[in-house]
Amino acid sequence: MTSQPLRLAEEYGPSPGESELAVNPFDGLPFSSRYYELLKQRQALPIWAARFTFLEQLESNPTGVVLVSGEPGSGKSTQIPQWCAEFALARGFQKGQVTVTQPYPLAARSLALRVADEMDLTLGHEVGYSIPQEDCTGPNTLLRFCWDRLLLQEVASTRGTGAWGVLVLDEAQERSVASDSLQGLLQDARLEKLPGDLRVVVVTDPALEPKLRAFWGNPPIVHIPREPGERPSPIYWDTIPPDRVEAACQAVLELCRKELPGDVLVFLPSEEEISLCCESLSREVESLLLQGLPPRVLPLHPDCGRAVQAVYEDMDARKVVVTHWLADFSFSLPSIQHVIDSGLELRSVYNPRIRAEFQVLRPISKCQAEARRLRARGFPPGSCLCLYPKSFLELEAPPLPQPRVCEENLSSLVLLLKRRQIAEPGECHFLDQPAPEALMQALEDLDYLAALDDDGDLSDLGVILSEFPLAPELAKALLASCEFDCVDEMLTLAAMLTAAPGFTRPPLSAEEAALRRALEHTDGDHSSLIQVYEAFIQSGADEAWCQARGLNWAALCQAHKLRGELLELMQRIELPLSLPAFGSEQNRRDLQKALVSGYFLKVARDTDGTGNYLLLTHKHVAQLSSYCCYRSRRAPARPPPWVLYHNFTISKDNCLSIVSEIQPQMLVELAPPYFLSNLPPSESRDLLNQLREGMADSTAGSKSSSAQEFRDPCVLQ
Ligand SMILES: Nc1ncnc2c1ncn2[C@@H]1O[C@H](COP(=O)(O)OP(=O)(O)OP(=O)(O)O)[C@@H](O)[C@H]1O
Repeated sequence: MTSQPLRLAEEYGPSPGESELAVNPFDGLPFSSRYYELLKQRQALPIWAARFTFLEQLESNPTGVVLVSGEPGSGKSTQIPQWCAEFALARGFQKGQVTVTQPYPLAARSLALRVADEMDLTLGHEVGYSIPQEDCTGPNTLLRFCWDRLLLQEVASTRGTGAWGVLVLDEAQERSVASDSLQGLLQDARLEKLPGDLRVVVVTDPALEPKLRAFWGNPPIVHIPREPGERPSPIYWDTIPPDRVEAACQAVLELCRKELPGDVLVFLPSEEEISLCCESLSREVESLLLQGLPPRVLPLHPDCGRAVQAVYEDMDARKVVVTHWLADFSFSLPSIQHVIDSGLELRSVYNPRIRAEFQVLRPISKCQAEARRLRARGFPPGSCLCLYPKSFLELEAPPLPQPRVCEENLSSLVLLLKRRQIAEPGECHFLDQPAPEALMQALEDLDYLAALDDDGDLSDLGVILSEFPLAPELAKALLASCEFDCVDEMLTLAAMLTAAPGFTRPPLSAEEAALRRALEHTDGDHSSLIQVYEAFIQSGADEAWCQARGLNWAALCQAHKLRGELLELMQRIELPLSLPAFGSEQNRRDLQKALVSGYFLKVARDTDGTGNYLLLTHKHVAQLSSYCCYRSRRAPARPPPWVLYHNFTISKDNCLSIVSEIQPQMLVELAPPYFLSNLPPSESRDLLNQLREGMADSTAGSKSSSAQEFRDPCVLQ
């Protein structure tokens, strides 16, 4: 492809109606009538007026960074990527392709679908997307939508996809860890001049514009004009309703009864409440006496997978879309006229001091509230009903969404930063600096996992860990499985823990519960996960089989794909594999050892036989989650004395989820000795130290076979 002067895609030939057919410059084929139909819609978007300004800035700006600021729905996510593709085309794609990041995988796929349609190109060919376990790109992909975390992983590891001509960081106001980190990395590199001729476009809601402007040193800003037409003023409730799902349902039913035109968007805090609301509404709308069809109720959250596209389909019936923070910025539905907002969000916030996730129900930011209000569009103006008093957000809400880098476990990020040889992640340029405590905890955990060397740089093991798209402790357990000959089982477990840990949701019926119980394994939740996966594969990945057991079919399919990817990665870096042996006594012990090698930081002990587990790393007491196999089992009644867990969550109660029994001897043998001696003083620590002394004595004395088994040296430590 040769370099061409900058022109609009539709300028590559005569307009419709002329005898010669206009040709799409990206694939050389004549434009279809659908292209022109969508072009009209695109030209009506507020962003269209800013097109030349944007292209001029991209072309001529010497710093290579352009900021685009505009309201939700103005057309940023669909149009900017296409214009960047036109810019890259004009340069003959000699500097590389266009990559667009999105903070949510679902949004990346949805946008790729739409943009391929608008550009009259084939999805997976010229336009593609990369999201976990789905790489819909090809050798000719020129424009790729990518989940930002995946791109960060690619940047840091050896799996980079070659040069970028233009990198678009979309939805910067969402403040995802990956988007903030990519900006930090680019900013740092920019200080020493970026290699090549990369253009960076940062796209944001106007609320974050001042901060980004300061961060990037006053780059050129393209402002998108406001959409003409009135937006409804919010109507506030006097008090917060005791049951917001019920309140939201009643508000929707009221709109339907009044037969007011337009689709409805409902914001609730959590997926659980979205499901409850959808169930209740679907029942109730059937009994409404309406002139037309009853409304279609559609959920919109990350678990909806491909079904999410239904929210964009044209329907004869009114659409009621029930969602949460996912649609604050990422899904622009043109037909929405009415918004009902609970003003709340449920978020997971990680506390590094106690290494636990908290489920926090909190007010949304003022910026999100405004974005939600602006979703109500169209004529006649619709409505925006806030299920909270006006003072609620004024007093309690922060102006902007919380940066996720201040709320997530940073171990994976620090591993990646170390891989990029940013020796001191604390010095990395972030939009908001993460808490020193969070960085310290991440460094400490990586050190215990032997991912760092004595100088604090990545060890050889750390380099291998950073190649895996897994949490560091899980990657470590997978590597340890090479040594303990249980790679096949650990691969399954790593895939299930990453893609489908949700098999533990409560069953809906007695029959479902019985079928599910048959999949439980006596060795604990980890072995149950392997058993579920194997039974799923034996069923031929059958959706009905999953439905009958209340298992998430899409998540299991994801786990299957991830397992394949992990296996490929292990083969590529020539790690030793082992044959399946699930079910044998030896395999059971090997699997436990591999798990303890990665998860020794997540061990708890039942101190009094009542199921009150004291966590080893700090003095928190936790219970087994109600979905844990040891809770649902009738006998033996006593919970296991020592357990290893996958997650510790503080919500209504302190609960450990995905739990399996371990032997404390394994902990003494496989955890780094300095980790055990650093544990806070407790009876558990004393017990472990006694064990350690006993094992040392037995080494000096007779070499019993059982003691020997625990003394197999772990070369990975
Ligand atoms: N996946 C999709 N399928 C169909 N139409 C879409 C899709 N995504 C966007 N659109 C259309 O494109 C229009 C512009 O949406 P776009 O996402 O570009 O706006 P935006 O300014 O990026 O808003 P936001 O910040 O909310 O994403 C929408 O109003 C809708 O008509």
